[in-house]
Amino acid sequence: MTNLVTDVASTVDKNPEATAIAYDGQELSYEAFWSRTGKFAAGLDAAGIDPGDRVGIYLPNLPQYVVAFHGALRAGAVVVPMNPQYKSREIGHLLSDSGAELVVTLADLVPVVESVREETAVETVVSVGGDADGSIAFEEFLGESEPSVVERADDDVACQPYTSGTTGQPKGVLLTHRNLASNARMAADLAPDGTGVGDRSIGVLPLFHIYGMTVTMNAALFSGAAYYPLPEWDAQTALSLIENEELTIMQGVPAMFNDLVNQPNADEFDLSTLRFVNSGGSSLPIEVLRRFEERFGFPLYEGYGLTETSPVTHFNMPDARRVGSIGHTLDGVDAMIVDTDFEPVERVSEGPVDEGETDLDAITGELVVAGPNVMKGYHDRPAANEEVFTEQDGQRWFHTGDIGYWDEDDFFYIVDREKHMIVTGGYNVYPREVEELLFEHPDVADAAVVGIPDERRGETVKAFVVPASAASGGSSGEGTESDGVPTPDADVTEDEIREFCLERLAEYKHPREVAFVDELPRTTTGKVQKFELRGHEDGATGEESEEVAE
Ligand SMILES: Nc1ncnc2c1ncn2[C@@H]1O[C@H](COP(=O)(O)OP(=O)(O)OP(=O)(O)O)[C@@H](O)[C@H]1O
Repeated sequence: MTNLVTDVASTVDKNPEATAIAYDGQELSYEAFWSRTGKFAAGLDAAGIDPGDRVGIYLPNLPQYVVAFHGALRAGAVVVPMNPQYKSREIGHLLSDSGAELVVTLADLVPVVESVREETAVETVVSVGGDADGSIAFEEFLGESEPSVVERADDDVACQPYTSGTTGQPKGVLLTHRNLASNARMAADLAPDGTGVGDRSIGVLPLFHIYGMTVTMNAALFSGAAYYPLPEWDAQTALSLIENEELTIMQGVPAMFNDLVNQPNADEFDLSTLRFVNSGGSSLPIEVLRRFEERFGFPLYEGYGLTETSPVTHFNMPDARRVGSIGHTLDGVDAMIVDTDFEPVERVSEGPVDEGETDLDAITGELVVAGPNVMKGYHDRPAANEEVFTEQDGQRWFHTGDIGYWDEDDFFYIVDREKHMIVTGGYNVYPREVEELLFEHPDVADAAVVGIPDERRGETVKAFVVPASAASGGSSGEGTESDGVPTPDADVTEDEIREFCLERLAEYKHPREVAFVDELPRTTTGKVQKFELRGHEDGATGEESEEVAE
């Protein structure tokens, strides 16, 4: 049996006194955590939640999230994680699509649930952080008894996170007990000598997203480490927490590492206890990695995955890392780069290739993966399921929608998401290549590239740039260097950025348009909301757009 609940139960048996969750100066031992999950499961039972029923968790990263998540699994229910930034329209879709009968949320968010309740199957609302009309307070909801773990088959659904819907309505991803358990185990193995008792892991990644859920929370609880949730990302809070609590593990998204690099006082914190730091969720610009490692003096590893793969499929292991690559496939996972006929694309001898000098169409294809962490399918979406799976030689291959290549040393490289590709005047441009270059400019702190409509070329490449002077909160005129940290040039112009790219890229790839912005619109999981940037072009806002923000 491959089951996260029984795995965590055995960790509890082995380390009852170790800290499971630490938050706001309070610690919950494994024994106390487990007891609370039992009480939450008893509360579900009393509320009429049966195995297989959906339970929504609409909370920021808090200890109650962790208890509700594992308590629901213990009761055999299916967790539907929901972004606490979502408003009525988005929550209404998730609740009605999933059929959730119970929701755990912040007292402040109860009115959001109430506003859509009629169109959903929600019968019970449990509130955290105060009382709210129409809800039961979390502590009151907890039952007295501690039911044993409800048996579930490996292939039963355990969790139903939603995609962020960058290409339409968010889809529910059916992750089984096997999916959750196998990826928590794989993720726990990534750190040198594995994650274990004594490790302290910072929970800056949102728990409603699979990356924070599996790689931080579940990997920690699977292995006896302590999990330190933070309800929202703030670089200064994270730096203080790492120093004060002597944290050992950090998982983040590239935007967080970029943010840390741009903190003027980052060197004042002692981060020497961190032994394993890794990035995932979106591509890590090589320049951000370089700046991070130079500034902090320890390696930043990169992994890759999707919600549909629970998530990790590839990782640059500490003993086998190649910068610019997403690494090797994890043990037990299979991956290929295939062409449109599902034939494997020939590998390059050694990556990464110089994308400017290479005919990318000749070496790239779609990344497909198979293994115990690949989802059962999308909830109620037969057409989407048809599209994303290919059965071949007894394997069920999942199409990631990412364009990449592989090399003879088994390293994989992501060029970009297929749907982000810009077609300009008949040429294909992968935004990531242009973004990587923009990060090399000393006065660029953050950058994103999109295609905007153009009558003549179909699309034109446009760059949105956060100047370094804006990110560091000050300007200094001429770019200079002080204490090893470059001081940004506040007078950098759009023309200079355009010229910089034109000198280094084929003419058709360079951004014909450059716009300076104070910050990029990002999802809570750090992805740039490219539809928002494209929306700026025709005056539409993200809300008016067809697409739903994460
Ligand atoms: N290391 C990485 N390098 C490049 N891209 C990455 C990396 N890690 C994740 N990604 C990107 O993130 C995608 C998975 O993101 P996720 O599962 O969070 O979906 P989403 O973007 O939130 O939602 P949707 O599928 O609706 O767009 C991958 O397909 C890939 O494009």
